[in-house]
Amino acid sequence: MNAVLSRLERSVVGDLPARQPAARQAAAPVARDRGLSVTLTGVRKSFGAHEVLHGLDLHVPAGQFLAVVGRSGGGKTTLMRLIAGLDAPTAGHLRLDEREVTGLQPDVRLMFQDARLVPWKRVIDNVGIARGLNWRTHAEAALADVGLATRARDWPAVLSGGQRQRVALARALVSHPGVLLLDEPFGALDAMTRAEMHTLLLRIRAARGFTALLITHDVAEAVALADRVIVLRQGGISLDVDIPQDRPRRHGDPALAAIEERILAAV
Ligand SMILES: Nc1ncnc2c1ncn2[C@@H]1O[C@H](COP(=O)(O)OP(=O)(O)OP(=O)(O)O)[C@@H](O)[C@H]1O
Repeated sequence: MNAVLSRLERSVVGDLPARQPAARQAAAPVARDRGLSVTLTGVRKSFGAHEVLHGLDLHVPAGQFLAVVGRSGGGKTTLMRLIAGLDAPTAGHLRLDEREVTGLQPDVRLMFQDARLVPWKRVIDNVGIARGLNWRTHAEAALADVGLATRARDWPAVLSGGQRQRVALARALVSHPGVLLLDEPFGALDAMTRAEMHTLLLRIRAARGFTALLITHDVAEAVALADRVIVLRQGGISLDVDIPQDRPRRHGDPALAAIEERILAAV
């Protein structure tokens, strides 16, 4: 199956954990994933003469929820692509735990603003698109996690935008990734659906324990969800701020509003 998937598709859908040897499958936790740390040391990325990232140093501890904000063109997606191994840095080092990132990373999954579902595959087949032994069990569990257990046999066309994003989230989670990269995943949703997706993501992350990196233009979203926010500006990190408040966070909390102000000043 993987032979007919493009490189990008494989980075999105990956291999199911069932492709591991049987002994590792039996030992692998079903509900909780092992978050991986992400470490960048002096990472530079150029496209021709245009240097987009000017030597980034960043350590994201295992299990942390990091939000990345910044102006359009600031290099946020470029950073995600490097972490996923879709692109290589021009200089510097990128590690997942102690392992150098060279090429596509099976432990890293991506979710985008558009769900990128295959229209001629039913929901369950979109979630388990990479197949592998036992794929259906993993896909059904991921669908249950996102609240769509009863929609497994539906076609993508009959789903709402929010439901499609839930399927995309299930597809990203089905292989139990150590790192989930979220590139503006809620940007096209209405406010209510967006709020529901926030709650869902926080609940699933608390249960599973993966490391999450969220790109967003919405500073309020970053502050509502993340443990920490960085601002990417002109190829460097202009602000790196922890958000220690408990969740759920109250909109209008003065401490959060003050952090939002600092972020907006640094963008
Ligand atoms: N494959 C590429 N070839 C040439 N230039 C590129 C390539 N990918 C990105 N760039 C350039 O790198 C810069 C950063 O792009 P990137 O997509 O990382 O920004 P971003 O912060 O994610 O922007 P946005 O918020 O609009 O999505 C831009 O100037 C973009 O044109």
